[in-house]
Amino acid sequence: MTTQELVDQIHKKKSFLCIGLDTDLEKIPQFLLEEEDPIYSFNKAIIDATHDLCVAYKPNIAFYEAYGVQGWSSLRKTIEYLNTNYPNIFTIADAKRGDIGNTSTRYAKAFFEDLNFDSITIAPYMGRDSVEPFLQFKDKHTILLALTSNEGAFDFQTKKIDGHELYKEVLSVSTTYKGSENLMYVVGATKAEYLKEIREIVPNSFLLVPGVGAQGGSLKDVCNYGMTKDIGLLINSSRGIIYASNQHDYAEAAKLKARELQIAMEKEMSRLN
Ligand SMILES: O=c1ccn([C@@H]2O[C@H](COP(=O)(O)O)[C@@H](O)[C@H]2O)c(=O)[nH]1
Repeated sequence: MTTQELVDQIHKKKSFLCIGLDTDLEKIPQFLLEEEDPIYSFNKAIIDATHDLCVAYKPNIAFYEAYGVQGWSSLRKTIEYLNTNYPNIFTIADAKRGDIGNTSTRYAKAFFEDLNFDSITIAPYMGRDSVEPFLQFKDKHTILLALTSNEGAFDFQTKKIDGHELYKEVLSVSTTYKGSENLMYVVGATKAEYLKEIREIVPNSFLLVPGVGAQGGSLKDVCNYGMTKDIGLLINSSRGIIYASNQHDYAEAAKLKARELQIAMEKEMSRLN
């Protein structure tokens, strides 16, 4: 998917919501465990109930890897279901990969070609040659961790080197990478006040913003500081939506939570006009 197609979907749906598919067998309704593939059944029901309220889904790969071959099979079925039935939805493999160049190329092939995700999250720590292999894929997007939502972000990301915070170096240096037009960045909703300065470095880049909902980040603050004329934000909520109920109404409950966020987003978008 191109960035323009993503922007068009945001305007059409009046939503920049990304729903995180962090599907955990201990948290899904227990009656689903009787199904042949409970993870896929759960994902499919959540997707069918919420697809018109969001523009992206983000399976966190850890939740699938944790179940070995069966988990990978559930992940493959989920991405194939999305690509077949909802091809206008932007898909994010939240895999946080990145390695020496030839290894990064294999990761890129796994997620962009084999699984056919639109994007993948990448850790920037290994630098240019670990990121550039991902950037060579046409209409695929690489989402670099810049300033993460967790408390540990303060261990390294906000520390200064040569007078600049490390996360700012990640942002500015990565704009010089070959294929940098395919970059997006992760910025945690819990760090909304940093977005003003982040926008001075990457004024137009899309930001994936996790941390609204279960982690307590504010949608309003993120929009105030981070929204661009093309919106430029994908705000993620995982647990706050998909685990709204663990009873038979789980998909309907997820839809109601997604709708609450979509309405708030529509309101924020109307302020741009
Ligand atoms: O800085 C980051 C980067 C990634 N995540 C991931 O996003 C979701 C958030 O889930 P919630 O249930 O809405 O808290 C999850 O997959 C994280 O691994 C993040 O939270 N922060």
